[in-house]
Amino acid sequence: MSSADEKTYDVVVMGAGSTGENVADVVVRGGLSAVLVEEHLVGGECSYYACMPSKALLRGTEAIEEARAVKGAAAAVTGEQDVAATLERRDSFTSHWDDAGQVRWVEGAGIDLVRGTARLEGERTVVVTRPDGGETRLTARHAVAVCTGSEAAVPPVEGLPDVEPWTPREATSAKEPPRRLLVVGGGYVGCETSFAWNALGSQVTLLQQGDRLLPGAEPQAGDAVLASLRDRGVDVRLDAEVRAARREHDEVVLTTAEGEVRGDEVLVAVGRRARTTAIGVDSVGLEPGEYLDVDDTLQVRGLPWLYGVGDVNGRRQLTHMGKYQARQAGAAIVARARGEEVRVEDWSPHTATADHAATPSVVFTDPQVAGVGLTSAQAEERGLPHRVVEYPIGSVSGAALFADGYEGTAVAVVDTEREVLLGVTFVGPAVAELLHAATIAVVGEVPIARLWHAVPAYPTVSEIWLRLLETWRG
Ligand SMILES: Cc1cc2nc3c(=O)[nH]c(=O)nc-3n(C[C@H](O)[C@H](O)[C@H](O)COP(=O)(O)OP(=O)(O)OC[C@H]3O[C@@H](n4cnc5c(N)ncnc54)[C@H](O)[C@@H]3O)c2cc1C
Ligand SMILES: NC(=O)c1ccc[n+]([C@@H]2O[C@H](COP(=O)([O-])OP(=O)(O)OC[C@H]3O[C@@H](n4cnc5c(N)ncnc54)[C@H](O)[C@@H]3O)[C@@H](O)[C@H]2O)c1
Repeated sequence: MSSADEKTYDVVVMGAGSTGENVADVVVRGGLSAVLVEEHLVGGECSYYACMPSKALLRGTEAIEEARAVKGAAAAVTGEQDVAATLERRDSFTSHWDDAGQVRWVEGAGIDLVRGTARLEGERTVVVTRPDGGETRLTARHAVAVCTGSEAAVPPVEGLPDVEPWTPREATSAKEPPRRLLVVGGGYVGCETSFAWNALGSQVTLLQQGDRLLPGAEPQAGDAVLASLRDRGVDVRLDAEVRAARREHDEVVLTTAEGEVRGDEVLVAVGRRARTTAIGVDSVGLEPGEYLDVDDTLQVRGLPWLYGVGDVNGRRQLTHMGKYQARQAGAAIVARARGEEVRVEDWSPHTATADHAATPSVVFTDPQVAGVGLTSAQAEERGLPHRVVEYPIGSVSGAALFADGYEGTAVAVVDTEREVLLGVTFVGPAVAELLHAATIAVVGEVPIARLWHAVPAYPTVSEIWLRLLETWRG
């Protein structure tokens, strides 16, 4: 290795997904030098295989259904969705899987970029195998941030790897709807993908292991999404355990306790696993394949120079939470580099407290599921004194105006001792934009008594807030 292939930076970031980009940006803004290493596309899963393409596949259907739900406007919807145009729009949102725009952003932000596969080689050292086969050795003065993300988990089902199942990558980048799509897993990806491809013409069968879809959400969410999927002709099978898989000619055949189910493609969407298998974590005493165990400043426990940020730590696998962690970790790295105090208490500029207490997320199905903070089950598990308040969103004027026959539910979990919100979930059409008000109330621990002064404008769907307060008061 020539000396030209060795460089020292204040911070070395492994993985240029949305998380890695933000760690690098924050530390450079803090006056440190940083290099990003990326083996595939700068921007990561979210831009090319996850959030953006999946939402682009869903948005056309949502827009049509919003118009169809308003008498008068519905008459203007006279045709079917143009599937080819929807796929073209999806392709434009992924920049046709070309990362030139993001590379320009990296350069403009004063961050260096090295293309290739990074691995740790002992303390503060990252070796990159470049596409030309050569190696670049990067040394970090202050910190290495591992932001290598996660990949689809594949359950140990006999024959499954041999049928070459789709991962979310294929499901979000497919060039045309498969005629028959089998989906294993009824979480975020399984539900959104079933909605998307069903509306674009595929016959979808969704196999969920447990007795509910979206098992991590309030039960009202899974129930509503189940009813809606079935209404649209998706064959949803609960308590369906896939025991074996095989291909017969062009068909995929899955065996469950109830018999066989056949399709042209099968998507496996049963969760994620850490991308730490081949990144040299064993060279610093960690177990390959495990999520990185970090504290609230995202510092790996026992290795003060190493940070694990975003999907790779398994705390919250959402783009906005990875970027939030990046801001907090970046601030902690800069503070430590300057010899300043790093504050480890909750809600400090250096801790990712919202990971535990106030993570917002939206499932972009119809109905949408938008939730933040604790569900009633989580409040129960944590032994917190609480009461659950529920109200049908369709009963507020704004919702009735928004869509004829609007159906939805709001669920608030209230801490009965402190009289603050622990969590809120909205299930219904277009509820995503209601979520941030709830996030502010949960993060700010706004007392219920003060929430009465946050008056929702009439007639908006936000009037649900007033109805929840009235229900709480009784
Ligand atoms: C289908 C789907 C839809 C989703 N939709 C949403 C959504 O709507 N909203 C939301 O908030 N979240 C969504 N998510 C989750 C979101 O995609 C992730 O939380 C987010 O992409 C994580 O970002 P990250 O930067 O931590 O990891 P990644 O985006 O995975 O980035 C990691 C990067 O590291 C690179 N890398 C890995 N190993 C190496 C190595 N050894 N050397 C160099 N580079 C390496 C990878 O190539 C990649 O670019 C979705 C996920 C899926 C699967
Ligand atoms: N809109 C969004 O924000 C969005 C969209 C997609 C993904 N994501 C993120 O990506 C993560 C991964 O999504 P995901 O859907 O793969 O995981 P998930 O954890 O959301 O859901 C996995 C589902 O698979 C089921 N399951 C597990 N093993 C199974 C088996 N052997 N057979 C059948 N079902 C099985 C589980 O019960 C669960 O319902 C999400 O947790 C979320 O953090 C977010």
